[in-house]
Amino acid sequence: MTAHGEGERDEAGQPADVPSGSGSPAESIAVPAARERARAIPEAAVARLAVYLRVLSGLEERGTGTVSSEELAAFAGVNSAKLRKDLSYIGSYGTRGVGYDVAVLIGQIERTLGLTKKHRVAVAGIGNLGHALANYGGFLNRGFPVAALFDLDPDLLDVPVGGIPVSSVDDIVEVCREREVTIGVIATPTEGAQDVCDRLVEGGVVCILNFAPVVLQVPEHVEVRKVDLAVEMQILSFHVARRNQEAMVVPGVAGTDAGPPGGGANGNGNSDSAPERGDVDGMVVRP
Ligand SMILES: NC(=O)c1ccc[n+]([C@@H]2O[C@H](COP(=O)([O-])OP(=O)(O)OC[C@H]3O[C@@H](n4cnc5c(N)ncnc54)[C@H](O)[C@@H]3O)[C@@H](O)[C@H]2O)c1
Repeated sequence: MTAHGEGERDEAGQPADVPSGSGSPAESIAVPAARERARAIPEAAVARLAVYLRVLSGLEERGTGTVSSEELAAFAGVNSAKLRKDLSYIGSYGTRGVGYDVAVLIGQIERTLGLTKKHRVAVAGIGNLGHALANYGGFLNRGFPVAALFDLDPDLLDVPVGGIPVSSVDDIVEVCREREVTIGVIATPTEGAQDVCDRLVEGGVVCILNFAPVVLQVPEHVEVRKVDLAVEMQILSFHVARRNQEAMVVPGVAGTDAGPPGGGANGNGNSDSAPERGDVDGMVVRP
């Protein structure tokens, strides 16, 4: 049997965030309420939780009941210490010698990520990017059905893309309210993005995923995430440059994560953004 929840032990018999030698978790730490815990989860860990969820869903489909932290870590491409730390944020410590109950862990991650209810998605701007997003079937499987598409090009109106007819931007408010859309994806040019955003919000949208290269103004209750693939490439470029610098600083041990001075893997105390060495077949695994 697999036990989960607050105060349970990891596979090494210790709560993941209590150093060995401490007393029982119940005695030594006050476990914060679930909401407090959710607030304390670092952004990078949230992204990894989504990856664990995808892996776990695949395992569940194949009828797997339990999974060890090493297996789950290898499937997700992270190291197992980081995985145990991430899961400790949601109060899941697994059971020694058994691992994690797949169904229970899926439920815990879904609750943490707010996925217990489906979020209907609207895409505005059905050009190159909008077409690709609207045609991608994978959002539905992950609980994000695309429910509405908007554009201002008269040639696109009523044309089905991915099975959904394109509506006019003039109808954003009405259609979003009617179809209970909560996530809006903006794939319009810069001009028009703020106007589309305002209409989506008026239509009840509370999350915006913005691809347009513009900073959007939104009310307090609306969450915005900006997607910029060029920034991601710049970050990759930074990591390669840092690697090369480290190889020069420590001659003869190229590839060793000697780390910059100041302690910690990246010298800023933020192990979440630090590259890590994993133990999967001698390969480096990164979140
Ligand atoms: N962040 C990224 O990594 C990334 C990558 C690719 C594209 N983009 C951005 O995504 C956006 C779309 O790129 P694309 O290549 O698909 O462009 P595109 O020109 O192919 O498509 C834009 C679509 O938006 C429609 N449109 C224009 N104004 C509108 C409005 N006010 N309301 C609704 N629809 C409107 C156009 O009719 C067109 O169908 C651009 O802003 C681009 O810079 C971002």
